[in-house]
Amino acid sequence: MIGWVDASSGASGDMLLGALVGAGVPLEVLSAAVTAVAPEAVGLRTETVVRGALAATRCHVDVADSHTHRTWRDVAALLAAAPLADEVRDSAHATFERLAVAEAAVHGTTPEEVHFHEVGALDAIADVVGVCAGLHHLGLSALVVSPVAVGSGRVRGAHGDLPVPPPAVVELLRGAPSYAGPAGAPQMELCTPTGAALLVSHATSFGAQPMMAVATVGVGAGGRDPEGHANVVRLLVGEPVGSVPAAAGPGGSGGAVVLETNVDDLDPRLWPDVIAALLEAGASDAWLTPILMKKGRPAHTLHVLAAPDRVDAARAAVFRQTSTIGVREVPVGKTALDRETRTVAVAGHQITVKLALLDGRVVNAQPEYVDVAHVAARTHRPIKDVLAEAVAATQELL
Ligand SMILES: O=C([S-])c1cc(C(=O)S)c[n+]([C@@H]2O[C@H](COP(=O)(O)O)[C@@H](O)[C@H]2O)c1
Ligand code: NI
Repeated sequence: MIGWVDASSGASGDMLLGALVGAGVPLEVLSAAVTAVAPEAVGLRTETVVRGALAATRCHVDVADSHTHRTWRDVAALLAAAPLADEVRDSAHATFERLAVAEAAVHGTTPEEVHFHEVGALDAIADVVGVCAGLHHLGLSALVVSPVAVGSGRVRGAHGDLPVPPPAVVELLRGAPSYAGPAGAPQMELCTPTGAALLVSHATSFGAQPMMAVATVGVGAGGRDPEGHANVVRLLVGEPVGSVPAAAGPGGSGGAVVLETNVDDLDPRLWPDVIAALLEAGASDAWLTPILMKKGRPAHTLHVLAAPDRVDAARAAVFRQTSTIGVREVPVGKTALDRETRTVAVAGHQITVKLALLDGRVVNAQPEYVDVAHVAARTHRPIKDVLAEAVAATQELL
């Protein structure tokens, strides 16, 4: 399945949450991920509202702490400690990393020193983690995002009075198509930094709706309801028809890139952390091959697989984390099976199951290990028993 985000009225975190629920993601999938991260109670609830002439889903994030400023390091620590599926943790981390890099660029500091203002508060963290969990649940093989409407005028926040688009949004949308918004749109902020970070973190390309057979539509409502303007973001989910545009986002063409370098003078104890740092920098995969170099010297070839829009970050991580002074890069074709996710119930608890499909037929079904371990802990049963039960329940999906 693929997705298309209609951002012709911008996007914010809670709007995207509403669109995901409207597109069929169970609210408990979002709530479970948010609860796993939040150090205190966070409630997600939805209601159907009308924006302009459109029925839409408004998602409320109810949390006591909505003004604590956190640093990027604080947020990274919350994500690292949370019992989350790796893909959800990684995409939430990458989203906040983009926010930290943008915020640092705008304010002339470093990502490590960045103090998140609104986006560091728990409700914003819930937005990011919930959206990442919802998109992971959909298991889309591609997400095309329309040109992003950013709005106009001024906005007041923790930074005081800011022009619209806010500086962080301008920074985050570098390389992505954006514009003030449709003719007649009210003077307001349409895309927030959290919305922009989530869009660019997950877009595989930007453009008009691709040829697709739409199966579900989610319409996420913004908090404001200006006269004569439907303040919504739409998420269309369906089967692709023909070819989906290659990744034309900030990172360029489709496919992937393999970066390689031979290293013979790095303390071997460092390699596990090098691999971890590359994955954290957004690489799709990283691995080592032992080799013998000139003079019979033992060494390793470091291989890094990266999507086009992650190559810069992966390359920088290779240079920062190893002793190499040169990296070769090979564009490669990459074929990935369509992915979908479902949930199965074991002992009354939801377990996400990742499905891989070839020509529309399920060829692989894998229960999410983090969920299995979570249910085993909650029910005081061996993980292997819960896993066996989840696999058995999955058979009914095939
Ligand atoms: O919280 C941060 S880092 C922040 C940075 C900026 C800059 O442009 S710099 C602007 N804002 C404003 O805060 C609110 C809420 O943003 P969310 O992303 O949390 O929805 C919004 O008006 C932003 O323009 C926040
Ligand atoms: Ni700022």
